[in-house]
Amino acid sequence: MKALIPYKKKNAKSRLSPALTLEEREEFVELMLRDVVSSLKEASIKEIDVLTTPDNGVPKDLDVNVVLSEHDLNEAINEYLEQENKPIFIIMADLPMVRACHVNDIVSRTEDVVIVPGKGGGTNVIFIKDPSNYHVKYYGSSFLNHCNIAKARGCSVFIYDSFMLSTDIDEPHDLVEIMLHGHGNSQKYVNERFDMKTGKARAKINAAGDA
Ligand SMILES: Nc1nc2c(ncn2[C@@H]2O[C@H](COP(=O)(O)OP(=O)(O)OP(=O)(O)O)[C@@H](O)[C@H]2O)c(=O)[nH]1
Ligand SMILES: C[C@H](OP(=O)(O)O)C(=O)O
Repeated sequence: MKALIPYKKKNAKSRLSPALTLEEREEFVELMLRDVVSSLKEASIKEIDVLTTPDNGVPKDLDVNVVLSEHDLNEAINEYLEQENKPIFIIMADLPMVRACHVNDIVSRTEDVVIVPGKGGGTNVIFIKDPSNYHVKYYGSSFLNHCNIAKARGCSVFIYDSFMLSTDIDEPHDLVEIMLHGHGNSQKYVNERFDMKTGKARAKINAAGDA
């Protein structure tokens, strides 16, 4: 089994721009990537491929295989799947709350495909036993796309229900979840930059120094 992490650093996470500058976002995605890689390693995933674009540096000390592709996300992943014959655990780089126990639970499932939905219709993790019999279609309601592709290919599916893994870090309000439930590099980074505003309503981030 292998893990595949699609990763884009350049102008990453544009939807976080109300909270973080371009430079901060590019620094932050690298820290989230580090947290994802460290949980995969703790789960004893031996082979980790980071699929990225040629101008997107993956830090050398991460000790992962770097796979380069100029293609967009779907094309790059599908090209990768076509030449792979081992089960593939595809996890997005913006899931810093993932823990080794989640990885172990998912890879021990017996179904052909395990899908972890992301909030708003996305797909945060997809574990594919036979990559030659599957292709991905991210963006839009990719969760529904991935269920339909599995059905069309005759694959059995398990939907893995997890708050931590369904929370991908897309928008400023997601950052508070890292403060509440995260760990590692990404939590340290968020805690250093934001305060948490609590009251009767949901907890929110407050830029440090804001009223
Ligand atoms: N290799 C590769 N990975 C990508 C690409 N676009 C996004 N990703 C990765 O795919 C995952 C999900 O992407 P998004 O949540 O849309 O991230 P993003 O494009 O940086 O964020 P926004 O600009 O806010 O849409 C993250 O792990 C990204 O790093 C791409 O063009 N190539
Ligand atoms: C790649 C995309 O991510 P989102 O835009 O939902 O974060 C998806 O999960 O289909």
